[in-house]
Amino acid sequence: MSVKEDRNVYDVTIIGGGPTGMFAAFYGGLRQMKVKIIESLPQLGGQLAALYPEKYIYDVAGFPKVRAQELVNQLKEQMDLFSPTVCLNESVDTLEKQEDGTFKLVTNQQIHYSKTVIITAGNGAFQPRRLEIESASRYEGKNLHYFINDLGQFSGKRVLVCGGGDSAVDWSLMLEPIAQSVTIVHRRDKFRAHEHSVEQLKKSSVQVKTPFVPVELVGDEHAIRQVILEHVKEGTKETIDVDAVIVNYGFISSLGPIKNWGLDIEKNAIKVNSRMETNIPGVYAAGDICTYDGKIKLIACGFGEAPIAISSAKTYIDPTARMQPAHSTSLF
Ligand SMILES: Cc1cc2nc3c(=O)[nH]c(=O)nc-3n(C[C@H](O)[C@H](O)[C@H](O)COP(=O)(O)OP(=O)(O)OC[C@H]3O[C@@H](n4cnc5c(N)ncnc54)[C@H](O)[C@@H]3O)c2cc1C
Repeated sequence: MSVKEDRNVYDVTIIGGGPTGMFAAFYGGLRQMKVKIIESLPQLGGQLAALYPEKYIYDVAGFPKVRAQELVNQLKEQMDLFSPTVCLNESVDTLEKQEDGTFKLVTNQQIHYSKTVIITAGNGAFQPRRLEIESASRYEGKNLHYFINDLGQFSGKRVLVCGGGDSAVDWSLMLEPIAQSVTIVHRRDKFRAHEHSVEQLKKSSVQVKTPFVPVELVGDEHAIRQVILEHVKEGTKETIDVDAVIVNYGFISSLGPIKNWGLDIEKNAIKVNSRMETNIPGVYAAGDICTYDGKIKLIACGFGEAPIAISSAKTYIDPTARMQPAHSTSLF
């Protein structure tokens, strides 16, 4: 089987589409670089979109408060000004410097080439915790969802949401006015979500099934039609008719393959200097994944490190380029 390959050599390839990677992609465009961004999830936004899309953030400069997903949307709009190439659902497995000095990146989908690389991989590639029912994988991409990009697809449907954390409760509440019916199933009586959200859930028309777990999916080759739930203590079973199942069991992240790329790593983070350079010339790191004396893990810090990493990459490719960029006010 031939491996898919993008033979175009990009100026910079950014590994990780969280806030730091997205802002780096914008900044690369601003510095007239040909930019590619690779993200292992089917969506951009990193921890903000995956872990707390509905929460307000209060410490992003210029925003007294902003919902996490809204900040991601703004970053996307800003980044799209320069139309970077975006590769979703791709996890970078290997990074290797070739004899001509360019980098070869191999993902689970294809091979990419780049003059420089910026790693903005946060805590490593995210994977949703999956439903531990044998037939579940058959319905991924059909009517079993681990991510929601478009609420409208659930309009008029009978939706089962699995999970007891913030995401499960938030999605249930958001789906309530759109779906025909929403049922939330959680293995404990008590939800882990914010008290305020749980209060709203109690007042809503969402049907709550606790302490239950889904134990069997009944369906055909197209879709899950019914889910069998089991009472955790009593072992009794109930069957729910469904049009869609959403699973919010959280995410697992791991540095995984990044550890094998020959980078200096300290306490699960990549060591960089004040130019965001790693020990491999041409490879930079920024955001939660990087560490240096005094490093703190905040969105604001990633936003500061991204332009430094981009400017370092720019001067690596073209030593006559200036580290200090022109001000954006003078560029448009
Ligand atoms: C519940 C919660 C609340 C928070 N609240 C705040 C707050 O109020 N203020 C604040 O400043 N910070 C907050 N944070 C921290 C903040 O979310 C992080 O500092 C920020 O997300 C870091 O951004 P990043 O882009 O560096 O990494 P991430 O957001 O972690 O994004 C990294 C991305 O890289 C991808 N990736 C990793 N490895 C690979 C690979 N090999 N190939 C392809 N893609 C890969 C991952 O899938 C991920 O999407 C909060 C965090 C949590 C969990």
